[in-house]
Amino acid sequence: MRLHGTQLVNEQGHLEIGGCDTVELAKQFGTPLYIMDEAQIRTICRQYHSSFVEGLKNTEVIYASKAFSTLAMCRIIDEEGLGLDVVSGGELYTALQANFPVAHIYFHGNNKSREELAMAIKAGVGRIVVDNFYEMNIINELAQEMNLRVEVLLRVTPGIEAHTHEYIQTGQIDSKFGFTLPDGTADQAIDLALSYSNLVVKGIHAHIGSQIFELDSFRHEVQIMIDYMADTLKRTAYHLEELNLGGGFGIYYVSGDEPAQIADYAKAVQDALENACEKQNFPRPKIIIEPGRSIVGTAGTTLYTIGSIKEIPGIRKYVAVDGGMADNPRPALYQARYEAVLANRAKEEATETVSVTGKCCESGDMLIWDIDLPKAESGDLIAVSCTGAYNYSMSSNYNRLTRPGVVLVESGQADVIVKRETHADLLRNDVLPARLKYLHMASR
Ligand SMILES: Cc1ncc(COP(=O)(O)O)c(C=O)c1O
Ligand SMILES: N[C@@H](CCCC[NH3+])C(=O)O
Repeated sequence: MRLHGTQLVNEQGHLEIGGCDTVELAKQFGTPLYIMDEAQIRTICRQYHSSFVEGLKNTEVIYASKAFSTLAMCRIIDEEGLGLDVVSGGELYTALQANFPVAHIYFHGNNKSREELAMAIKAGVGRIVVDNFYEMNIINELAQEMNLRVEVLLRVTPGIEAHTHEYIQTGQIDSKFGFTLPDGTADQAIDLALSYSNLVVKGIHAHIGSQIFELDSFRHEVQIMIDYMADTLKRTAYHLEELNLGGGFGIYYVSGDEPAQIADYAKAVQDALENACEKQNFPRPKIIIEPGRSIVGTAGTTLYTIGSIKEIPGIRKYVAVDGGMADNPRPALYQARYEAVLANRAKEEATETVSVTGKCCESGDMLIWDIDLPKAESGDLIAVSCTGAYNYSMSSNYNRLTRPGVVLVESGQADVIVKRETHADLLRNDVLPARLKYLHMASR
């Protein structure tokens, strides 16, 4: 397994993260456990800040909190001087409860409810990214009722097929998101938004997909978007000042993944921007980018305990852990791949090929197919790396599994930032109607 951030193998042969021995973390907090490496999150935030915010000027980096949203994470992002992208009332509520500066919150989503929009407008979020005509009307109505002018970006679908898994492509024409650009729908959206006196159209947004390695996809996006901004100026005489390019920058998960450097990503955006603006004689807009995965992905490790082991001679050895698709649905959803190490025997050589499975009642509940490990025993700890993004945030209670806790590790200190769920938590919202209470008990 490649080590990331502050991960190292200590003298006892244990995996250590943020100066904390994972064997001790397992004893103290139990497994499964999400471990977040604070220094690694801050390092990446600072790379984004120096490459984009300081490097490019008039540029804002907003963290896409769908990747991992908790109060502590919102505080770290604020401390690092980045903005925040939220996509639901829940993510917005988390940000507000964390006292995140509201002017730096962007509100996204393809089906925001009236209640969510009202909450965002009342809170005074920096921008609402309008996805469709339905919500554009609602925003205008709410803004009229509140006697406000709301600053918005319009999300467009530029018609770019980014090189990534088809389930996480979002820029192609056949997408549920945004106003289609090539067929003229985006023009209609701009015209309508400009006719609404309670909306202020600041610019446009696109997000072409996630886990993208090829910088050309972003260059292409910049060129299409600037062409469109210039065309809009000619067509309507209205100047769109802001261009939000979305997120999507890919990270390392397994050998063969070769993400670019963040500095090269910034340079690609800048070069493409200069070319496109010069060609169109269009002034450089404010640039916003929205990385999610690349900020938290490599900072997360999930620690599990191995339980049952099943060998089918000549076919496969299944090593089962105390979590699975409920805490990490990505392998089942996207055939996502991960690396892992035996956290309590991390110095030992691999001697066999096994498949790591979860404890859910699904054959598809696989975390890793065919990984080389030292001969694993029940009770060993296994650490799966690069689980910081879209793991905790996509976890479920399937099979009534309790969600793992999350600890934030830094310089030898481990702080719980999300408590492990208990069985009582599972019943927190269950209600037993009176007519079902203890019925038939006597007769059984
Ligand atoms: C609108 C928008 N912005 C930003 C992101 C963050 O993407 P990523 O985590 O790939 O950087 C997403 C999710 O893919 C998104 O849908
Ligand atoms: N959730 C996805 C990425 C989609 C992000 C949201 N647009 C993943 O785990 O890879």
